[in-house]
Amino acid sequence: MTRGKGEPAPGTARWSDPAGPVVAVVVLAAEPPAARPPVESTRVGGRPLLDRTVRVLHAAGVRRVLVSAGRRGPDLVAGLVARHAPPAEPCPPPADLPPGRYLLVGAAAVFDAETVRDLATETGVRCTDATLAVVDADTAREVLAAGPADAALAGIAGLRLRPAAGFATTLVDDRDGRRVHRALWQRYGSKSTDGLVCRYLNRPLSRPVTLLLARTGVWPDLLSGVSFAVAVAGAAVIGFGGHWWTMLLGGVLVQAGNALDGVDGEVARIGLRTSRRGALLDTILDRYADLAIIAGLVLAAGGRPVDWAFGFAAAAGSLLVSYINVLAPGAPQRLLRRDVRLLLCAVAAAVSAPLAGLAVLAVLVNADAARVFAMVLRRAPGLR
Ligand SMILES: Nc1ccn([C@@H]2O[C@H](COP(=O)(O)OP(=O)(O)OP(=O)(O)O)[C@@H](O)[C@H]2O)c(=O)n1
Ligand SMILES: O=P([O-])([O-])O[C@@H]1[C@@H](O)[C@H](O)[C@@H](O)[C@H](O)[C@@H]1O
Repeated sequence: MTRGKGEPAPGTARWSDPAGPVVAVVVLAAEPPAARPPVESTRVGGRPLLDRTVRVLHAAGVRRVLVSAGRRGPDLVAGLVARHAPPAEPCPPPADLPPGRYLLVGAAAVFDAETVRDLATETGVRCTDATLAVVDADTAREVLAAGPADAALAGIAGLRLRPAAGFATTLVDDRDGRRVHRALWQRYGSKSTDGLVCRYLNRPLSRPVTLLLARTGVWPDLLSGVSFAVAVAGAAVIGFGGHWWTMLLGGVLVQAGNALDGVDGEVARIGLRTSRRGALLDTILDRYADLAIIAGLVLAAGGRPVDWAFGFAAAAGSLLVSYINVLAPGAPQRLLRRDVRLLLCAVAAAVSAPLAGLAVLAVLVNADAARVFAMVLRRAPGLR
């Protein structure tokens, strides 16, 4: 699985709406407040909120995005172009808006594509969690002529209020980013496919790191590289350390790499930066790190033929457990996923029992691979 709950691939989603598509108008204050930075420039998921909003609207299938901000409109649109955001245009004078349906978006609304697709199936509706409303052209003209932005949107009479599907909230001011990022992590941090170790140990450990990094706009591929480097450093310390305390340190590093493995995906999902390339890189680096850790345990055990034999069996089974998910994506739940495997290696190193760890790993991963392969074959008679 490559995306967070309900998050579509940018540019691919469409809602099927009998009433036709909407034009989105992002409504910003014509004059930004003098004292504080304007809310649209607050960074959410590492991007200015306005960039994020335009990106989400396009990901939801909105073809035309207008930016209404009085005289500031053209400058804001120029800024979007300079930052390579998807296309947006300055909003024409309200009286010139063509007939149609309009999704009015408040400057402080933080939402996802699922919310947009859900709201846009009807007209005359306002979201209760963020300033988003779908209205007819007359109402849109009235609201845009009235300004200022959020107050005018919240005051539209006669709309049906309803909670949002997906993620929707309102950024109170530029100091509210902490709460919004926590809420985004809650929604997009974990994945429904997470195993038990991942859910109860790794995600709680990766959460603070992700919350720290998600606002910076750091490149998720860099984070994949960092988690790889930490895991391989653990492998090297285990393999070449030669003391009980280097084994302990190596175990800690391997478990740190295990927890950091989730940070790249969490940051990518929160910042709308997921990519197939990133998913591939993540998987490939993980496999190399897995092999390095097993090699580290073999060397720590003494590097005798028996150590290599167990290491080989553990490596083959580990690769097979991962590979079966590629061969048969709907395969039954694998018990020895990477989160469990790395925890086992980390504990084996920390208690200076590398050979015992390799033997247990070899038996468990191969048993798990055989179990899942057998179930897949039983469920797919055509394969016989
Ligand atoms: N450099 C990266 C790393 C990850 N991702 C995204 O994040 C997902 C992985 O999310 P993560 O929380 O790291 O989950 P994992 O624990 O690594 O495992 P899995 O992919 O099996 O769920 C990838 O599929 C991909 O969509 C990404 O876009 N770019
Ligand atoms: O748990 P597992 O399937 O063996 O291995 C997983 C890969 O399948 C996945 O692509 C990657 O993102 C995870 O970090 C982990 O490496």
